[in-house]
Amino acid sequence: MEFPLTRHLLKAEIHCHIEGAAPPALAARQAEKYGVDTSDILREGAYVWSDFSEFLVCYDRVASLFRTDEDYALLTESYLTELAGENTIYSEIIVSPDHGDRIGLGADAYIAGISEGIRRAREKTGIEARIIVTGERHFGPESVIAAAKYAARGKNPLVTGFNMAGEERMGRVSDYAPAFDIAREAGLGLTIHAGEVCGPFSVADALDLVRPARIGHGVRAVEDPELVARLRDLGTVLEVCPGSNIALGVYPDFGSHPLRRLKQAGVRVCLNSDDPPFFHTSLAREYQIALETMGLSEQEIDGMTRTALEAAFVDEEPRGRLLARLDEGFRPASLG
Ligand SMILES: Nc1ncnc2[nH]cnc12
Ligand SMILES: [Zn+2]
Repeated sequence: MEFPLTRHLLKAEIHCHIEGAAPPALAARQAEKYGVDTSDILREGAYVWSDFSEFLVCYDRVASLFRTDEDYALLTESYLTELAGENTIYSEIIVSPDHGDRIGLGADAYIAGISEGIRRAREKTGIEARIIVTGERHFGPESVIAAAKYAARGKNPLVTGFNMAGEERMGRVSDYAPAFDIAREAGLGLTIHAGEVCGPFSVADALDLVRPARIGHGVRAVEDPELVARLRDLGTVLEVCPGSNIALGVYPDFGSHPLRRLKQAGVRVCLNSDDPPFFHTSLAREYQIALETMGLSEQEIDGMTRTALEAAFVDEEPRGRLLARLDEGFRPASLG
C-alpha cells in the first residue's frame, strides 16, 4: 500500500522483529517448502490470532518456518529493501538466537544469514541496519541469560544491542536483570519491552533494575504522571509502535493512543513498526497515521526520526552521517 503524504520524509526505525517482518505470502512459501501445515495460523493471506498470547504463539510458529541461513538472508534483504523503498535510511532488527537454536540452525548461522541480508540490502539501496539480540521472556530467565551471554561474546560487529521481548506478564523484571548486567558489561546498548501489556509498574521496574537507554513500547507509563516525568528527566527513549498497540488491543483506536501526550510531556519518542504484517502495518503507514490521525506536524515527525537516530545503537561515525542525511533530506511537502 502507498502512503504518499509522508513519502518525501526520510524514515528510521529501531524496533522491528525479524520474523515479525515476514509477509504472509513468504511464510506460506516457506511452509510449502518444508511441508508444514499452517492452516491454523495463516488464512486468506493473513496471520490468524486474537489476543497477545495467541499472537506470541503465531509469531513463534512463523519463526519456525525459516530454517536456513539463506532463508534468513532472504527475509532480511526483502524487508530492508522494502523499507528503503519507503525512504527509510536506518533500521534496527530484533533477533532471537533462541529461534535459530529451536530450528536446529544454531545462533551463529541464524545471525550470519541476517547479516548477509543486511549486507545485500545495503549494497542495493544504501540502507544502514544493526542487529539487537533479544531474549524471549516466555522462554524463561535461563534462556534470556543465555541470549545475553551469546550477544556479549561480540562475535558479530552488527550486533550492537540487547533486548527482552515476549510475554511481559511472565515473572518480574528482577528475574531477568542478570541478563542485562551481562549485556551492559559487554558494552551493548540496552532496551527492554515494558509497559506494553503490563502497566506502569513494569516500566518502573525496567528503569530501576535494567537502567535502559530505551524502552520497547513503554506507552502505559502514561497512566502514572510521576513516571512520565521520570522518563522525561532521564531522557529514556520510547520505541513507540502505535499500529501494534491498536492491533493488540492495548488502545481501542489511534485517537486514544498516548503517543502525542507522551511527546507533549517531553518524553523522547519515535515511530516503529514492531511486526508489520502481523499488525497490517508498515513503517510508512505509521508515519502517515502520525500525520493524518494523530495530528503531528511534518516537523514533529521528522523530530521523531531524529530521536530514533540519536538513540540508535550505532557508532558515532555512521550516526553522524545518518543525521546529516536527515538534515539535508528534510523538505516539508508545502515547500515542494
Ligand atoms: N509486540 C511484541 N511484544 C512482545 N514481544 C514481541 N515479540 C514480537 N513482537 C512483540
Ligand atoms: Zn516488539
